[in-house]
Amino acid sequence: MWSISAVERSEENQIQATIDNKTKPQGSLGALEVIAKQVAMIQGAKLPKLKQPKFWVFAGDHGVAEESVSAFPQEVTAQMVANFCQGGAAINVFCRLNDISLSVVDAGVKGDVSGFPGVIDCSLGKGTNNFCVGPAMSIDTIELAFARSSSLLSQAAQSGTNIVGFGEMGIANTTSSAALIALLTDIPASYCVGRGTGIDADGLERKLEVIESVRDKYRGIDSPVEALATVGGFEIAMMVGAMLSAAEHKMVILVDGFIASAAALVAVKMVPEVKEYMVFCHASAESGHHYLLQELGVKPLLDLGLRLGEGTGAALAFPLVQSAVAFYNEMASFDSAGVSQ
Ligand SMILES: O=C(O)c1ccc[n+]([C@@H]2O[C@H](COP(=O)([O-])O)[C@@H](O)[C@H]2O)c1
Ligand SMILES: Cc1cc2nc[nH]c2cc1C
Repeated sequence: MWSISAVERSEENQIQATIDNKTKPQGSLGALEVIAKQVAMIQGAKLPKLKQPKFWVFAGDHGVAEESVSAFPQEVTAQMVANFCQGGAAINVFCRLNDISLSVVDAGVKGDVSGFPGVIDCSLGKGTNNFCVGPAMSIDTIELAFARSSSLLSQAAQSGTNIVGFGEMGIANTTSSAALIALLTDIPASYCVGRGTGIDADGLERKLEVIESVRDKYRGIDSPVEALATVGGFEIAMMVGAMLSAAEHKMVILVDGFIASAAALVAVKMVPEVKEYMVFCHASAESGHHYLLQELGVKPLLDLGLRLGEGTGAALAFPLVQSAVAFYNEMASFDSAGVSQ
């Protein structure tokens, strides 16, 4: 279904040579060198360019919130959608600061958000089913999520966007993400759970019980799409589709924190090549993120102790990706500047 090509390797040595010939000791721009090489390989261009950066915040509610696994009530999801639409959330601030266009998507919020200005209606339902009782959603719903997210990405590609980020908002979605990680990896359940929005010790214990029970119940599942339908969320499914579609369009994908990385895990399990398009922007303070990043074999750009989601870590990392492309395009070489090596 997805036609994602591996990035072009034929120019790899030339790109590395360009980086190494800049007026600096080899490797001295550290992670920026890795990003510059990745962007140059994704774009296959002599002078890579980041065009029309665009983020989406996908919002959705979770039936598993019934298990008292979040520090906040479920209505906060819809209330935060109102806040995103009014421009008052952290992600609005960081996107404005960095000239990133931001859209808000109703992926399946329980409350009515249809009247909020600018909200894009992709609703897949009024919150998922509680996956402690039965599957969160059907495979048909996943297909719909993929179709709707692909349509958003195709529109953005048509208007010239080649770098994207995906944020999320959904009370209890750290439990859904932990369940996905528990089903799709060998990471122990106790490493997958964390405090999310700041749940207390009793809540953390309940979260662990939820994850252990779904792992026992659904042990046989090894298909990423089936895992997504069983314990995922509407906003997570939209993010998986958006990531795969972005890679089809050869876009740079800025991956945010714990929930976005759980979506990335599902996408990578579906089509491994998608990882080549991903920049892992930050290490979340959510404890399971560290193990997930290790499992994916990636090193995040920033470690700021963030645990907000919304795409905030990705928006904060965007200027670093811009800096990587700028040094690649604009720095003098040893030859051009007459510097000895
Ligand atoms: O992205 C992260 O690393 C992250 C870590 C912890 C919490 N969050 C946000 O907090 C919400 C989920 O937390 P919880 O406790 O309700 O599962 C959801 O709206 C996420 O955007 C996000
Ligand atoms: C206030 C609030 C803002 C958020 N943004 C993303 N997740 C969130 C969770 C809460 C509770």
